[in-house]
Amino acid sequence: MTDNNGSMVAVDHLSKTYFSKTRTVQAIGDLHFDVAAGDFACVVGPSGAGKTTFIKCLSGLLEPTSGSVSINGKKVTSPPADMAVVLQEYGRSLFPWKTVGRNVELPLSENKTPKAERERRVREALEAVGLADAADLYPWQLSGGMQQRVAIARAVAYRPKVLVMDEPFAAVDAQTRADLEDLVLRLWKELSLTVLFVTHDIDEAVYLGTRVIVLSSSPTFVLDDVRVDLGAERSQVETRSEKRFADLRARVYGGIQRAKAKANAVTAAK
Ligand SMILES: Nc1ncnc2c1ncn2[C@@H]1O[C@H](COP(=O)(O)OP(=O)(O)OP(=O)(O)O)[C@@H](O)[C@H]1O
Repeated sequence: MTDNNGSMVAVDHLSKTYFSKTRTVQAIGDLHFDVAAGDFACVVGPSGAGKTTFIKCLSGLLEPTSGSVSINGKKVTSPPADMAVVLQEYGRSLFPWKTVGRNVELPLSENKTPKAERERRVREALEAVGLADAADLYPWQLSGGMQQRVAIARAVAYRPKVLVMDEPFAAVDAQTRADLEDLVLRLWKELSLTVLFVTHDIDEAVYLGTRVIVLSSSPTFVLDDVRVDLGAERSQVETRSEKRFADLRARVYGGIQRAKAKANAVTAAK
């Protein structure tokens, strides 16, 4: 049993059932885990495992059927002030008619941060993601990887305690993805963030995480919770060729295969 006291993210027996006139879908069965401050927790699971439903409950966009999520001790009932979310679809998350600088500034304008402070944070965030010279460009003038870096800059300029990322690199090429992974690792350390990172990619989860939470298929529960003991310094070449990396990868892969097999057995029995 997980002790939810004192953790940065506490998921307390969360369940979510979708009701409609024609059918009832129990997407999340019983999710219970916590994430300590400073952890980099990756969440993986088979397709349809309820990852998006979980992110929506976590970010206050969807009300749980029972149970709760708390961020920094405060129960989530609306989008939490301590959290920033980066989604896969950077194209849709940036406003094309606003410059890069104005896009990054937006959440700060909304929470009424004073102008001088806003400008300083926008400049620092763009520098941190290597886009110091792009403030006056428009998102459509940038590559996909650069647009995703703008979305990351916007999240970190907001100074969240918890950074939630939902499949953030699924739409970029492999080389850009590796660069963005290392960028997020650097920001996580420099800004002492707590990160919750949802991904389909098992290698990415093991490479980035201090921990990998493997979800079952719906109705979702935690199937495995793997501590990633690879050390704080990760390298795309060296870490990924370590024997321990391969062992951890195999364990996570095995968990997902078990989840899929169970889901197929349930479908076949219907
Ligand atoms: N609005 C909704 N109404 C009814 N059922 C829904 C709704 N949203 C999701 N579901 C169902 O809940 C289950 C979990 O869906 P969800 O999108 O959360 O999974 P996921 O893990 O994000 O999937 P994927 O990895 O394929 O993106 C699925 O069976 C899905 O059909």
